[in-house]
Amino acid sequence: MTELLTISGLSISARLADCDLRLLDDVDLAVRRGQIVGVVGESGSGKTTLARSVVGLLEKNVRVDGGSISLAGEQVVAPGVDLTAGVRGGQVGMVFQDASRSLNPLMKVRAHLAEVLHRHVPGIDKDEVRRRSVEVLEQMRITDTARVLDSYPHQLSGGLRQRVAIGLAVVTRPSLVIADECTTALDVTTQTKVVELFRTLVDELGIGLLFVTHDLMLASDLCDEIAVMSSGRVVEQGTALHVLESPEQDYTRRLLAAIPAWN
Ligand SMILES: Nc1ncnc2c1ncn2[C@@H]1O[C@H](COP(=O)(O)OP(=O)(O)OP(=O)(O)O)[C@@H](O)[C@H]1O
Repeated sequence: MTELLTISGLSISARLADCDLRLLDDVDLAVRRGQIVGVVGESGSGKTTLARSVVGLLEKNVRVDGGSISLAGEQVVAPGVDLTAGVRGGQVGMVFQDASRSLNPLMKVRAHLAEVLHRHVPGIDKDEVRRRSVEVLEQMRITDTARVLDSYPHQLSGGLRQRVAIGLAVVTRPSLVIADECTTALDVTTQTKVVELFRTLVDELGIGLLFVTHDLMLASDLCDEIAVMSSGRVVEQGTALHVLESPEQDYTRRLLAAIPAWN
């Protein structure tokens, strides 16, 4: 299977006033077409830093010390590359934790979709924008597309807003989607629906998904493979079943022991 994302030996540091702080240390990770890879770990373990390094959305004080990131075989991150430029265009879709913050409260859903399409699909005309906007909402299992297109974000429920945010991430037809704690702000029922939607999208569209979460149970439900992070390192990696049923590291065992339903 083709590797959409290949992270090899990636080490990243932040420059602080008096020292350098290692944020990622020799990280290896790959995502293939049709595959969901979960990144789990405690708060502060480096999950968001890893996700944002792929899409060039890190702070200005961060630099690559070693290693590389390739998208579909093309190297996009290596020592010396600017990690703040957000240069991935429509190639990688990103879904953040809080849909209400990633959507502009003054813009209707229709305008959000049109803006993203105009930015990433050169020369796209009005009819095609309309067609692809409806198509992507249908892919998000939204039935009343006309109402949703004409709504402002605050007029939609939290679950619907997150579906729209996922739609915005996939409307440019990226091969890779990165979701960073994107179900954390949702109630459990809505969370389950969003997770089911991701599985369907990966299977239907053949995209790869990097799913960042602190929730091991959620990762076990959704992901084919899981990478466990601690202090900027991937300490354990394998199929979801292997990591959860036969963890090799004490750190993973402790994460599992902290889940009431697991014991
Ligand atoms: N630009 C930066 N400068 C200094 N420290 C940083 C910077 N970016 C991240 N860090 C630190 O790196 C560590 C890892 O942060 P990161 O947000 O990647 O962790 P996380 O696993 O996603 O945590 P959470 O689940 O709480 O979001 C944290 O201690 C954070 O404060």
